[in-house]
Amino acid sequence: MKREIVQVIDLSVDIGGSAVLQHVSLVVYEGDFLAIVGPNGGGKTTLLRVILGLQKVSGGSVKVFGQAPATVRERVGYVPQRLFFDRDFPVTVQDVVLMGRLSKKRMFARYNRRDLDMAGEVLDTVGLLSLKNRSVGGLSGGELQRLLIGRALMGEPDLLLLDEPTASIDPEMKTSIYDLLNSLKERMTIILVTHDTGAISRHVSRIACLNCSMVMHDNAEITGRDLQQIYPYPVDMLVHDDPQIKTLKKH
Ligand SMILES: Nc1ncnc2c1ncn2[C@@H]1O[C@H](COP(=O)(O)OP(=O)(O)OP(=O)(O)O)[C@@H](O)[C@H]1O
Repeated sequence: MKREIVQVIDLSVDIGGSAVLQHVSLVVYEGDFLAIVGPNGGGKTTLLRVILGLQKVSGGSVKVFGQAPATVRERVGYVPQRLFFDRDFPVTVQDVVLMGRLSKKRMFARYNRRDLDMAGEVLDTVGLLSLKNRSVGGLSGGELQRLLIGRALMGEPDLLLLDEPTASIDPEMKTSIYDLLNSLKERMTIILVTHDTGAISRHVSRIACLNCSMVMHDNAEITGRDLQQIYPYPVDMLVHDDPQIKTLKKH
């Protein structure tokens, strides 16, 4: 039987007196590649923050690797939705990826040979090795996302959380990010928050629709009616070459 990596039971979260999540239950198993979709403000980022142990809960229970989330944060890699930084700040691609190693090091310890070797391997994995000395200010949106994934990989996570890694990037770059995640899913469990309803069912193993409460789709198939219930705008059904694969498009 597969190990439970994340177990959420009857979770509720209130923020500023508003119910952001209500009675959400979810189990993520070892090796899952789960997509969480849902409308803006539906609570997707909040759920990731709960799994990271950064968000106080109002009810229910959450375990990650069978423990309280905050105690296992070292085993969880996180790729945030946005990175705010000064594009003129002189920091290289390699510098940023090495920052992902800091949680594993003693305070003020310098990077050692192993860290540098690992940075090279990770940059190779995310396709940025040839740009390692480039200033991050010159990267495209897609390259920056790959760099953030690389930074998360430097912590050698067993669980990788990504918050909209394909937002605002072109379709070709989106495909390359999904290809990268597909290659990573052999090594770690992945939870991906996305609005990319047109692409996910080709790549993920399970889909969760979240709009304050949650509906699971264990076979990674969602129908027009499913999304109509959670998205406030009309959606079209797209059927890809494979008759088994159904995805949806926003008008
Ligand atoms: N720190 C906060 N203070 C006040 N309200 C918050 C805070 N964090 C989240 N919220 C509210 O909680 C709700 C859920 O936010 P969340 O960011 O989890 O949604 P989301 O599904 O990730 O949205 P999006 O797709 O737009 O990123 C929103 O209404 C948001 O305004």
